[in-house]
Amino acid sequence: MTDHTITVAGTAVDTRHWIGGERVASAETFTDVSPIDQSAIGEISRGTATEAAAAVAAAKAAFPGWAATTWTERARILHAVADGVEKRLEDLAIVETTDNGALLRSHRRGVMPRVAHNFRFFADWLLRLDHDDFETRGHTNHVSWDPAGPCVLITPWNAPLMLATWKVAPALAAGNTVILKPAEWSPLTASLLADIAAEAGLPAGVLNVVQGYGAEVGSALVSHPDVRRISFTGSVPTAKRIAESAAANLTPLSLELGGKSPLLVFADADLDLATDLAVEQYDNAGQVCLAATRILVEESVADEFTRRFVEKAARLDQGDPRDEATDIGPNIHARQLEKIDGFVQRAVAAGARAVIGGHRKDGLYYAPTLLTDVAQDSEIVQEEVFGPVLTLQTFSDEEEAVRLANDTRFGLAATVATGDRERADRVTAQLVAGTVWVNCFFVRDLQAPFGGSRHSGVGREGGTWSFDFYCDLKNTVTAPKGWKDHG
Ligand SMILES: NC(=O)C1=CN([C@@H]2O[C@H](COP(=O)(O)OP(=O)(O)OC[C@H]3O[C@@H](n4cnc5c(N)ncnc54)[C@H](O)[C@@H]3O)[C@@H](O)[C@H]2O)C=CC1
Ligand SMILES: O=C(O)/C=C/C=C(\O)C(=O)O
Repeated sequence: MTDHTITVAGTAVDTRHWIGGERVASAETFTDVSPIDQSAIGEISRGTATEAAAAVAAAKAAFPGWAATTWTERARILHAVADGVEKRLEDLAIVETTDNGALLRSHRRGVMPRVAHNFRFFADWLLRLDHDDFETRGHTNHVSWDPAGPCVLITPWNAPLMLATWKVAPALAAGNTVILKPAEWSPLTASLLADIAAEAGLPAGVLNVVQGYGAEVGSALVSHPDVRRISFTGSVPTAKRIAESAAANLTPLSLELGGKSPLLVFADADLDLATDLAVEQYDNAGQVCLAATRILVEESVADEFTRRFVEKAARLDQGDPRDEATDIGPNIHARQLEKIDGFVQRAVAAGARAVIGGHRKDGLYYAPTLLTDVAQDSEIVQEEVFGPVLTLQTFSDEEEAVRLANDTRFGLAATVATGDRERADRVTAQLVAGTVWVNCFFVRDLQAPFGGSRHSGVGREGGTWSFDFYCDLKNTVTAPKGWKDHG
C-alpha cells in the first residue's frame, strides 16, 4: 500500500491518474464521499491543465502504434479486457456501490456484466464492419474506417463504469487512443479499469484516465487542439460549454444528455404491466437519464392506475444499497438531494399534490414521490429532476397524449403501454425520442442507435453508428488504368 492507494470494501484502488502507462499524482486532491453514509472514502488526485496536456500528449504518442494494430489484434485485447472485468466483477460491483450508492445487486447482475459486454460487443462489431468495395464506371471505391486520433470521453456519476466503457470500448476498437475523465462524484472504477486494461495487454498511453473537476481538468481536455473526438454524457449546461470549446477546434462531438421522458398509458393497456413499468422508473433512485418520469394516463383508467401504482410503490424497500432486499438507495450527493427537494417543494407550492413521498428521509435518501395536479408548462413537468420523482397527468385521447408527450425540450426516450398494435404504431411514429419502448423498458441492444433528439443530445452511438463517430471514414477511388503493368 502507498499513500496513493485506498482500500474500498477490501479492494485496493489507486487514487492517481493513469497517464502513458504510469500512475501520476497531482499536488492537489479532492475528497471522494460515499453516498451511503456520507463518509469520506479517500483523497483523489485533482487534475489540472497540466495533467490534461500530459494525458493528451501520451494519447497522441501512443496513437500511431495502436492505429496500426490489426483489427483481430485489437479485438483480442478488448476481449481480454472483458475477461478482466468479469474476473474482477465483485470488486468492481462493491467499489461502484460504495462510490455512487447504486444497488449492489444491480451492479453484480446487470451493470458489470454489461461493462464486459460493452468490450465484447464492440470487439466483435469491429470485425463485422462493412468494407465491401463497389464500382463506379469501372473505378473501384474502397471505404476504410480509419482511426481518428486521441478521443476525450467525459462521463457522469449515475452509471459510471457502464457509461464510460460504452464509449471507451468503441473508441479503442476503432483504433483510437482515449483520455477518460470520470465524474468527480464517482472516480473509483475508472481507476480499476486502467489496471484491468494494462493487465489485459493494452499498450501504454492507449487508455489514459484523468481525475478531477469538470471545470478544471475537464474543460482543459475538451479545449485541447490535439483531441480528435469528444464524447460526453451528462447535463445540458455542461454540454453547451463543451460544445463551445469543441467549436474553437472544430472537434467532432457526440452528446448524450438529459431527458424528461414520458410513459404513455392507454386504457387498453395491461395495467399490471403498465404500473410495473411506472414503478421501475424509481430505479437507481431516479438517477437515470432514460427514466420515464412523466406518466401520462388515459383519464378513464387514471384512478385504477394510481391505486395499483401506489400499492406497488409502497412495497419498495429503501435503504442501504449493499443489502440484497433494497430497491432504492441514496441519491449521489447532498447537492443533488437539495436540488431534488427544491424541485418538489416548488412544485407543491405551485399546487402539485404529493400522492406519495414529497420529502427527504435520513441521510441522502429521498422518499419515492408521485406528484399530480401539475401544469404542463410547470418546472416539474419541463425540467429533469434526476431523483425519485415522477409526475402523473391524464389525457383524453391519442392526439392529446402525443401532444403532451412531445411538449418538452427533450427527446431522449419514450415508453408506450397499450394493448393495441395499430395504436402503438401510430403513436410511436409521432413521438420525438431517440428510443421508444412499447410495453417494456430499458431493453438495450448495443447494435441499436442510441442518443437523443432536441436537447437530449447530438448524434447517435451504438453498433455501426459508434464507428461512424469514432472513425475518419475514407473513400479511395481507384481507376482501372494507369498501372505500369498494363498501361
Ligand atoms: N444524461 C445523463 O446520463 C446524466 C444527466 N445528468 C444531469 O446533469 C445534472 C447535473 O449533474 P452533474 O454531475 O453536475 O453533471 P455534469 O454535466 O456537470 O457532469 C458530467 C461530467 O461532465 C464533467 N464536466 C463538468 N463541467 C465540465 C466542463 N466545463 N468541461 C468538461 N467536462 C465537464 C463532470 O466532471 C462530469 O465528469 C443532473 O442533475 C442531471 O440532470 C447528470 C449525469 C448523467
Ligand atoms: O444503456 C445505455 O447505453 C445507457 C444507459 C443510460 C443510463 O443507464 C443512465 O443514464 O442512467
